[in-house]
Amino acid sequence: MTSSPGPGGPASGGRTGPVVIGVDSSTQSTKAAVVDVDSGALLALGRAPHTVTGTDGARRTDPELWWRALASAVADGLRSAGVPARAVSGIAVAGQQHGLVVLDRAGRPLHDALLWNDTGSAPQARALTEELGADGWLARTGVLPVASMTATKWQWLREHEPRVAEAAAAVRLPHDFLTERLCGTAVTDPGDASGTCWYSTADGGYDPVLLELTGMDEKLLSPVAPGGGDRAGVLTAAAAAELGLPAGIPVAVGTGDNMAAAVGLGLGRAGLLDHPVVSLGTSGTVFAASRTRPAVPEVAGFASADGAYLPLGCTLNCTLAVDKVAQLLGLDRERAELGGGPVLLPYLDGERTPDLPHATGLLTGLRHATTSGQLLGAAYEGAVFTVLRALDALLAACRLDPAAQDTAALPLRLVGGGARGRTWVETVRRLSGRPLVLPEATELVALGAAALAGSAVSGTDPVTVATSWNLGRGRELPPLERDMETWRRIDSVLDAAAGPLLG
Ligand SMILES: Nc1ncnc2c1ncn2[C@@H]1O[C@H](COP(=O)(O)OP(=O)(O)O)[C@@H](O)[C@H]1O
Ligand SMILES: O=C(CO)[C@@H](O)[C@H](O)COP(=O)(O)O
Repeated sequence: MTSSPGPGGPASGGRTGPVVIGVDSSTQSTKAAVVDVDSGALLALGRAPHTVTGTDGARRTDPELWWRALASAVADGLRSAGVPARAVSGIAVAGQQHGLVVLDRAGRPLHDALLWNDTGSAPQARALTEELGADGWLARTGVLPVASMTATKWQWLREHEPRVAEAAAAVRLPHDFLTERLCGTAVTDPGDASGTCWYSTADGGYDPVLLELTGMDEKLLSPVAPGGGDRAGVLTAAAAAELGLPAGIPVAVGTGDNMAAAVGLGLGRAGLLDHPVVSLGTSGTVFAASRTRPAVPEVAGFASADGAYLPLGCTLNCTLAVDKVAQLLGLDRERAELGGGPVLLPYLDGERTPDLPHATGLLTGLRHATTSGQLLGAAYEGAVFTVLRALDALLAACRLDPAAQDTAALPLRLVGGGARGRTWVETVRRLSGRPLVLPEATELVALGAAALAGSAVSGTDPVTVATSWNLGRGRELPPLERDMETWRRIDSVLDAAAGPLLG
C-alpha cells in the first residue's frame, strides 16, 4: 500500500489549513488524496488494492472489499501526510462507473458487484437494444445499452440469479454504495446515473419506460441530486469510528471516475468546454465537457458532475492488456519497439468500442524477423489506435471534427496511470499527430473528488474549486507527424477482422 503522492503531483506543500479527502475507488485499487483545501496541494495519496475475480469475460468484486480498501487508503493517506484526523473537513467518493451493487435491507451486498468490464451481459444488452432500437435508446439516454451498462447487468442477474434479484432492497453504483456507507444517505449524481441506462439526461430523471422494460422499481435506486459537489449528508458516527475521522463532516454526493477527472481538470459548465481528454487506465477513455449531448452509437452521452454533458468513448483493453503482453514476453513495459510491422489488437477481454464483447486478442504480420520488442510495440499501438479511434468518433459527434473546426490544434490532455509511461505517451503522439498536455497532477480522479468534497464544505462550484487549485496545469508536448502508415495498417486489420474473427 503506497502512501506517498505519485510523481508529478502538485507541489506537496505543508498543510496551511483544513484538508479534504478525495477517494478514487476504481477497478484495480482505491486511492485517497489528502488535499489542502486552500491551496489544493496534494499532501499524500493513500492506496489499497482491489481484487477482481472472474473468467471468460466475468469481472466481479465484493463491494465490502471496496469499503475496507477505502478505510485503509484513508488511514494510509493521513498517516503519510502527518495530518491529524481532526483536520479533515470533508470527503467525497468517485468510483468506477456502471458496476451493479445489489443490497439487502441492512445495506449488505447480496452478490459480488458485476463490474463495467464484465461482458457476461452481452446477450441481455443485445436483447435490450433490439427491444427499443438503437435510436430509441440514444433518444432517451444518449447511451446504447452495451454490456458495460448497469441495466444490462440487472437483466443478467434477473435471468441467472432470480432469487438475488427478487431479494434486492437497493441497487447502487460503486460510488453511491460507498457514499451511503459514509453518510447513510442514498443519493447519486447525474454523471454516474447517466451510465446506468435507466437515467434520461434530457429529462433529468429515471425514465419510466426503461425501468419498466427491465423490471426495475425506482424505489430501489438512489435518488439523483443536481450535482456531485452537493452535500449528501454528514459522516455518521459509525463510519467515523471505522475511518478514524470526525463524525459530522460533510460528505459530497460524489460521481463516476471519469466525471471526477473532468472536474479535476477544470472541465465543465463553469470551466473549459470541448477540450478533449484521453485517459489511459484499466479502461481507455476519451471525453470532453460539452453543452451538447451526442446521439451516436460509439459515444456515450453521459452527464458531467456539474450539470453539463460529458460525451465519452471507452475501450476495455488499455493498460492491463499491454501489461499482459509485456508479462507474456518477459519484457519491461518500456522495452517496446514501435512501428515495427506486426499488428496486435489486444482485445483480451472482448472490446467495448468497437462493440465486440466476444473478441479475443488478434496478432497478424508475424515474421521470423519480428522481435519481442516489436510485439510489445504492436500491443501499445493496437490499444492506442482503439482509444484514438473512439476519440475521432467523439470529435465528430460533438462537432469538434478537426476539419470542421480546426480542433486538430486543440491539445489532448493525457491522464491516467498510462500517462506516466514514456511508451504510452510516445505512441499517443505518433498515432494522433496532436499536441499533448501532461498535467502535473497524476491522480486527477482522486483530486477531482477532493474538489467535490471542497464544494460540499464551502458551497463553491466544484469546477471553480478545481480551477482555483490549477490542477490542470501541465507540460505541453508539440505534435509529431502522424504515423498514418501504422494507423492504416491497424485500421485495415480491424476492418477485415471485425466480423469473421472478432465478432
Ligand atoms: N509509470 C508507468 N508507466 C506505464 N504505465 C503505468 C505507470 N504507472 C501506472 N501505469 C499503468 O496504469 C495502470 C493503472 O492506471 P489507473 O488510471 O491508476 O487505473 P484505474 O483505471 O484502475 O484507475 C496500471 O495498469 C499500469 O499499467
Ligand atoms: O466504464 C467506464 C466508463 O464508461 C470506465 O471508465 C470505468 O469507469 C472504469 O474506470 P477505470 O477503472 O478504468 O478508471
